[in-house]
Amino acid sequence: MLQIDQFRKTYNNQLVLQIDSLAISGGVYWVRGQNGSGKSTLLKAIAGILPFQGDIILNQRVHSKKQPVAYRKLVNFAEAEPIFPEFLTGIELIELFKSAKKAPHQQEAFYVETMQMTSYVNQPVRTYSSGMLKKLSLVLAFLGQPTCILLDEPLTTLDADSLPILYSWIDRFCHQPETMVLLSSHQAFEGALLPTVRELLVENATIRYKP
Ligand SMILES: Nc1ncnc2c1ncn2[C@@H]1O[C@H](COP(=O)(O)OP(=O)(O)OP(=O)(O)O)[C@@H](O)[C@H]1O
Repeated sequence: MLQIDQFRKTYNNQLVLQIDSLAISGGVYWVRGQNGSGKSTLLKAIAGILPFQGDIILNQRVHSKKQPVAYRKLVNFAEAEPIFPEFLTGIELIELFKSAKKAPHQQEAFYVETMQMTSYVNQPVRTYSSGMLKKLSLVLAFLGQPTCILLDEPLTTLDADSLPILYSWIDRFCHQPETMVLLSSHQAFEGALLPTVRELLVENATIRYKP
């Protein structure tokens, strides 16, 4: 479960997002909203990489501010437009994330193989196209043992053949108890692939959610 309490985020004294109280259980959530509504702000705050007022609690006991290290182990975030150190290879980045996230041995093999990245994962990321970078960022988001995976615009630059693969990862991840994936996207998710997706609407500087 993810719980947000008395949340406020301002930029230059301008209120962007206010959430008095929101609790969501495991599952897949589509974070919807117009450009500039605050979707990335919400995901980055939940990811623990953006300061905010209020509290965010995972699994009813791990607080983002009081237990930042334990909290960050439970949350993985993939940026909308990922940027990585260009001199590192994909596999070096994967090893770095695995070590930081205490990932199980060989956990990445399933993701690299299913996303068909084997042929280039040993190349420096400076040689990657934007779609290849996106796939790498998605692999990184599934490493470790998170409770909550946050994907900011995961469909951008991803080719059509890769979408069902990503959906299958999400489905597989959400079959574990109490795990959740929050995805922001301008386009709708295909119902047959993600039949249980629920909507979090970011509008008028707050979130609307109807369970
Ligand atoms: N670092 C920042 N400094 C000042 N204002 C910011 C900053 N980041 C975001 N904003 C503002 O906060 C608001 C929400 O931005 P955010 O990026 O969260 O929206 P979004 O819904 O993700 O937008 P998009 O769909 O265009 O990606 C916008 O008005 C934006 O201009």
